[in-house]
Amino acid sequence: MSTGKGRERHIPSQFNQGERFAMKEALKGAIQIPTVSFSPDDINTTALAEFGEFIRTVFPTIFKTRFIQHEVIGEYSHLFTVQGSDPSLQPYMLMAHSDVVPAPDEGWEVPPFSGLEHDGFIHGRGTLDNKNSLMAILQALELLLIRNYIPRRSFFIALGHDEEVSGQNGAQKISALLQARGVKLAFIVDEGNFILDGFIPYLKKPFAMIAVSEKGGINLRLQVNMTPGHSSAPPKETSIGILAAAISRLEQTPLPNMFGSGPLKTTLQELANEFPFPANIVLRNLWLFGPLVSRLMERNYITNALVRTTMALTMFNAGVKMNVIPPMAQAIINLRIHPAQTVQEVLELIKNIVADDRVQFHVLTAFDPLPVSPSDHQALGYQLLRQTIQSIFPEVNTIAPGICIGNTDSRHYTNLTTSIYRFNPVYLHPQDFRSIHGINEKISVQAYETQVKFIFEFIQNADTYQEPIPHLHEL
Ligand SMILES: CCCCCCCC/C=C\CCCCCCCC(=O)N[C@@H](CCCCN)C(=O)O
Ligand SMILES: [Zn+2]
Ligand SMILES: [Zn+2]
Repeated sequence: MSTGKGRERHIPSQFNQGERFAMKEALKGAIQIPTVSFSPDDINTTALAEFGEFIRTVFPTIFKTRFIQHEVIGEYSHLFTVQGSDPSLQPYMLMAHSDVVPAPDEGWEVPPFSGLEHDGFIHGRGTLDNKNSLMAILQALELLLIRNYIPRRSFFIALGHDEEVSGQNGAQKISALLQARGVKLAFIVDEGNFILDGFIPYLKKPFAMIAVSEKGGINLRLQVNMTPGHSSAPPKETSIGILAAAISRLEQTPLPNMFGSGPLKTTLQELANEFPFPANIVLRNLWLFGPLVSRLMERNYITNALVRTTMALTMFNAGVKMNVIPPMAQAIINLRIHPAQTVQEVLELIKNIVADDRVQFHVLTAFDPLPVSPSDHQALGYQLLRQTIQSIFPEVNTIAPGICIGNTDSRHYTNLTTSIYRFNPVYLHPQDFRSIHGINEKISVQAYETQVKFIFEFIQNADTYQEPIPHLHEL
């Protein structure tokens, strides 16, 4: 890939002491605002409104720059349109979200909304998912503007406020608005994957995984209704027992291993050289060793999520009194659909496993896996991420396409682009992964500074990137 042409003035990603202090304080301030989403109808609107004021205060240059338009969408989401000087270049979009999942104090080393700095880390809910990205995007732009940066390529910054509960009032509305304006995007970069370190046995070096697809999802309610009664003379089967048995069958019967279909095979092939003998040979010859690798991947709960549709029982409700047999039992199952399957196929499989007509199924929400975005040499967004990863993380040898096992707001933008990349320029270890939606979520001050640096460079790279010239035989 060539990047030289058009690079009038590269602004180095070097920040002075005062700027570095201010950027970490800004992230702490963002963490301290409890923008928690519980459900689509239960979001913390007071905190979200405060967050809107907060970004205005912390990033004044963005808000007063004449070539940047700021709009509030769906009351609490933010859309920035940064007008580039060269209208012939197709715009792109950077994304993040301001809401976070709940974080009860229990189990945390420091209160989750304290934003405390301790041992070089900023602690709190949202430090990895996803206020780090939101603040880093705005921080990088603010610092570029202070250095009199004028972009050539236009770009949008879309900051959703309800990603954790569907994105229906944030991302979906922004997407509809941009579509109505006739916008088409060259690519999108959202949260999702990371520079992964320590997830695969024998793989000693970290590698960057850019998610080119994400799993689909179903929230499914299972319900059993039976005649209620006195607990002193119970029937042979109760609503709770029938539902529990159905759930147990589901837990004992994993959905099929889909290894071999989807981007994972490419991920592993690209990683092959990073493994010692004989794993390198195994991964280079998946046509032969595929079944072995797929079985190994099932053994770990994280890599298992890459090879199949997963089911998680997340809610179970029945009964109101100790001596009353309840009329109804309900459970919610959260399914994440492998890119090689569809909602319909998965529902069929689930019904066949339960195999009990007394169990009713109610699909609460469902969507298919996301299409696979290009990762070839012509794929602008992918190549820009590659280029920026290589310059900011020179120690990372392998950059591979992969899938995102979580869902992101970017899924609401398939109407605007076919090139959606989910990547956070941050190192992630298995314990960090467990902290996302878990306890003790934190980011090191250095990792956050590097994230700002990454975006600072990425925005400039997007201006100067030269489309690869097709080889003669392709013309
Ligand atoms: C061979 C490679 C091994 C790779 C190991 C994979 C490690 C996984 C790394 C990171 C995954 C983190 C996912 C972060 C994105 C999470 C975003 C999120 O929380 N989204 C919510 C949306 C909820 C929408 C309402 N239904 C979610 O997915 O629940
Ligand atoms: Zn997130
Ligand atoms: Zn999340």
